[in-house]
Amino acid sequence: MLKTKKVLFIGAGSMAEAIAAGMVNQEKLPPSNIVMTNKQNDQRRIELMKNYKVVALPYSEVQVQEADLIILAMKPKDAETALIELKPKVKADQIVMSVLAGISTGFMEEILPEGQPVIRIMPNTSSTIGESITAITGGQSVSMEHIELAKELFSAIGRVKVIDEEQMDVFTGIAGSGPAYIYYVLEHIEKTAQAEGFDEDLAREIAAQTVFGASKMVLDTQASPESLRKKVTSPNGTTAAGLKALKENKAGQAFAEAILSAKERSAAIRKEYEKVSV
Ligand SMILES: NC(=O)C1=CN([C@@H]2O[C@H](COP(=O)(O)OP(=O)(O)OC[C@H]3O[C@@H](n4cnc5c(N)ncnc54)[C@H](OP(=O)(O)O)[C@@H]3O)[C@@H](O)[C@H]2O)C=CC1
Ligand SMILES: O=C(O)[C@@H]1CCC=N1
Repeated sequence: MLKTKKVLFIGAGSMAEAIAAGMVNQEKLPPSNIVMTNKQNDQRRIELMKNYKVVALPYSEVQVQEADLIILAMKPKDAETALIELKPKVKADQIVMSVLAGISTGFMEEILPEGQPVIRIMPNTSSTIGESITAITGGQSVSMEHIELAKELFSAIGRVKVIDEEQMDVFTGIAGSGPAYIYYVLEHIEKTAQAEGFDEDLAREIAAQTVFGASKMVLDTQASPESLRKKVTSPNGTTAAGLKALKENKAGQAFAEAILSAKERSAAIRKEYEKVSV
């Protein structure tokens, strides 16, 4: 069913690229069924066409009505303008999806024609390699079929969970922004390994495989991180010494604060940009 759908990305930045790349790389959708448009950056469209063989057009040349699914992927500050631009072009049966942090289904519904099916989505950039964890939540006019279609589409780029809209801000703090926290951890492991004499490539591989292996253990064995941690930690051994330093430096609390700060920012973005000014 998915293979015949036409997807239009409005916004062609990092996130749109990660999703489109995932769909193309995982062969879930022929590249010719993916149309990408942006505001002004011609070079960017050329790059996307070259790298993924998708169709990338200036907005003025896009036949919006030909798309089955429209994915909004601009910055939240541009949401209002983009929705106002889209309103006269959209057909009643087109599903309008948004990956914008903070922006609610209610705001989209307020601007788009009455009864338009809208879905809010929060993927992450691991979409590129089919390893996102993506949350979806539907608006007022969304049917089970619409949700199933969104699930099918986004399962092309990783795992998909349907959640309540109230959970979207914290989900964004955990999984939307989460890859950046892990990259930050990797940067620090890598830096330390280099300082201790490993060359850059080896330092990177050691750090990334360690994080990857630990994550895969949790997913594959379904054991709790706590129980797996205990198995690594010998009494009075090296790990106990390492964990003591993490606790003394409040590393656990730092992660909790990162998630909650991102959650708060998601809610603040909504306040800041959900103002219909025209
Ligand atoms: N990056 C991430 O990890 C994640 C991002 N998101 C969300 O994805 C969205 C996009 O983020 P990201 O890809 O990083 O942003 P980028 O800045 O990389 O890309 C934004 C894109 O939107 C285009 N654009 C802006 N206004 C319009 C408009 N009115 N009509 C058409 N296109 C428009 C820009 O075009 P031009 O360049 O020509 O100006 C650009 O292609 C954000 O809302 C973010 O919250 C969600 C999950 C993860
Ligand atoms: O930083 C941001 O606002 C976006 C949303 C989630 C990841 N990147």
